[in-house]
Amino acid sequence: MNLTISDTSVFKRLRIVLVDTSHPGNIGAVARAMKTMGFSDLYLVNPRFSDALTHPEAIAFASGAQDILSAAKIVDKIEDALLGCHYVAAVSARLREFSPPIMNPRDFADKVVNSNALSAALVFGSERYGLPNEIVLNSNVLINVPANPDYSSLNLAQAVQILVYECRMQSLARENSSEKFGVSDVGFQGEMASSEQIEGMYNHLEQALIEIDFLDPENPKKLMPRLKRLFSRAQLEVEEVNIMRGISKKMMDWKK
Ligand SMILES: C[S@@+](CC[C@H](N)C(=O)[O-])C[C@H]1O[C@@H](n2cnc3c(N)ncnc32)[C@H](O)[C@@H]1O
Repeated sequence: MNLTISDTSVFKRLRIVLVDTSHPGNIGAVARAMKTMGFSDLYLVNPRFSDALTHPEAIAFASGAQDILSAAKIVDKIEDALLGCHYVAAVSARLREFSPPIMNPRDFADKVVNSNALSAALVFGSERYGLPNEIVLNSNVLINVPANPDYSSLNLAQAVQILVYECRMQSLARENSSEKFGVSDVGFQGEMASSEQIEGMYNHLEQALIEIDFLDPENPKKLMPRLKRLFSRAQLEVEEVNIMRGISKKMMDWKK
């Protein structure tokens, strides 16, 4: 079945981000996994080899997906890879004490495919160390593939393949149901806040909490991670971020 690729289609709204990847062969295999499922937006954050996209191993493993490699972008910082994304999903084999809500790949696909206004990023960790805690904490959700608990670490490209396959399947199911039932786009009420806007809100709120002596910068405990976890469950819209920033500003003005 051929999928119609509209501007709001998940194929244009989902970005794959690879952090600190060591093996160029894995990058090529990721490009292949993406292309087989119809995805093309690939970012590499600080790969081990600066020529990762033209490395012979990357090209060999990409097989016919070299166009995805050629169009991929290399950046130094995760923030640059997430520009323009509203919804960030950290993908990890490891569950942590402090993390955003946990989702499986199928539920993630359901959410992203059926939310037309959402530009999402799936962020994958390095082969040896996985994802840093800080990236996980700043994400909206943590995606875990519920694999064999005794041997749960998939190869990087296989993990990508599972996620993009689920998104394609969900997209096919949606196409089918809209053909059958004439279901139109459901959409959000307001414009979704981007990751930069949410990050700005966290910084503002943190400053305000310090200002009113609620947060001790010398002994912050887990206040900000807990607040981030709270907000990550809420799917903030731009208007809501602005309200939170307005409250933070007022708190700081009062303290002066
Ligand atoms: C080889 S794994 C890294 C394993 C690493 N030792 C760790 O502790 O996370 C490379 C990447 O694939 C993804 N991955 C592998 N297995 C996964 C699983 N069961 N669930 C979710 N992501 C997984 C994650 O993004 C991970 O960072």
